[in-house]
Amino acid sequence: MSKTVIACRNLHKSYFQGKHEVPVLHGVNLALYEGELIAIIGASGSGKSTLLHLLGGLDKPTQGEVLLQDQDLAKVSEQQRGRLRNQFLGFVYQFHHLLPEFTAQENVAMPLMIRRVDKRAAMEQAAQMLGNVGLEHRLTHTPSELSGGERQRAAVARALVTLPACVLADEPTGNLDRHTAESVFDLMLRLNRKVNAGMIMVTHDTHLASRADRVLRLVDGVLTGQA
Ligand SMILES: Nc1ncnc2c1ncn2[C@@H]1O[C@H](COP(=O)(O)OP(=O)(O)OP(=O)(O)O)[C@@H](O)[C@H]1O
Repeated sequence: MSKTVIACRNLHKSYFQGKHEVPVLHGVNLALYEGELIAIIGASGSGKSTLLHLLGGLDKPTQGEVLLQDQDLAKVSEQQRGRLRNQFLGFVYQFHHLLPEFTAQENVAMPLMIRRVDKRAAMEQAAQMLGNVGLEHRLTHTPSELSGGERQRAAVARALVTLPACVLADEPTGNLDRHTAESVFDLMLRLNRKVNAGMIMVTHDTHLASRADRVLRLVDGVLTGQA
């Protein structure tokens, strides 16, 4: 039986605008298994990003729990939550969020250095991971010297360099043309298989979603089985 890397139970989230409650999630249940790729689709505003933020411990649910490697994120300190995030999670966003003043290699090495891997080893592992995403010839380029697709591949390398148990990706291909989106998706799929990371990917692209192990649709604040 595969191990669950991240799960949520009866997850509710409302935003408050003044006294006015805006409910977004109404009891979401989900379990992601090691090495599994789940695609989450749903209409704009249905709460997909909200769900990813809660799963990543970046925001708190109104009710319900998120378990990361069996630890309830609500029951640990802020510091511990940060450590769990750093240890087990990788994030990829629609916009790459690479730091502009650093090279691709330095950007990818950063999550390792935050984990106190020494600089030389971190830079070596970063170069290797950039090789895995086909950017071995772009190590010393800064983000502005990379194409959109290359930047997104560097962002994927940065998310995976720590060999996280789970990658949370919010429209990782949303900003790319069809061909580049397809190749970034292929790459994520390949790395997902290679490092056995579980992945949850929010996407508007139903064609790409159909290549995931499971496709879930967020409708009226709950996840439904099939698209
Ligand atoms: N910080 C916030 N305060 C108040 N309302 C918010 C906040 N963040 C999101 N919302 C609202 O919650 C709902 C869900 O937003 P969310 O970004 O999770 O949707 P989404 O499915 O990811 O949308 P999209 O596909 O357009 O990115 C929206 O109606 C949005 O306006």
